[in-house]
Amino acid sequence: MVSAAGLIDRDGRLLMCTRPAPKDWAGMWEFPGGKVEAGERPADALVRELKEELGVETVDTCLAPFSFSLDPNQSLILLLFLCRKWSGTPTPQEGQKIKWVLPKDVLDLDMPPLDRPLAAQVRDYLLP
Ligand SMILES: Nc1nc2c([nH]c(=O)n2[C@@H]2O[C@H](COP(=O)(O)OP(=O)(O)OP(=O)(O)O)[C@@H](O)[C@H]2O)c(=O)[nH]1
Repeated sequence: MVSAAGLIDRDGRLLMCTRPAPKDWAGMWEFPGGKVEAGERPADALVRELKEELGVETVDTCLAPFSFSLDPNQSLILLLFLCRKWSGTPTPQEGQKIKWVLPKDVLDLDMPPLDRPLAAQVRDYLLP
C-alpha cells in the first residue's frame, strides 16, 4: 500500500514531483508519498514521507482521504489524501524536481498510470 498527497497551496495549485532515478517511472510526475510500512497507519506513513521527501511537516488530521487507485492485479493500492496545511516550504530532499501546477494543467504532465485517474479527480474537485 502506498500513501500519496495532493498538497494544495493558497492559490489552489497542486504540488507535483518527479520520481528520481533509479526508481520505477523515473522522470514522471507523481504525488509525493511512498510505501506504508508494516504496522504503520497510512496517514502516519504520509506524514513521514512528506518530511523525508520535501522537508515539510504536517499532522494526520490535516490529511483528508480523497480517493484511491488500483493496478490491474490489484496488488498495489495508491491512497490519495489532500492536504492544505503544513509547515515549511516544500524543498526536494531526494534529488527530485518539484513544481506547483494549476489543476487545469495537471493532466498535461507525464505521470504513472495509477496517478492519471487520481489527477483527473483532483482537477475536477478543484476547478470552479
Ligand atoms: N509515491 C508515489 N508512488 C507512486 C505514485 N504512483 C505510483 O504508481 N506509485 C508507485 O508506488 C510505489 C511506491 O512508491 P515509492 O517508490 O515512492 O515508495 P518509497 O518512497 O517508500 O520507496 P523506497 O522503496 O525507495 O523507499 C512505486 O511502485 C511507485 O511506482 C505516486 O503518485 N506517488
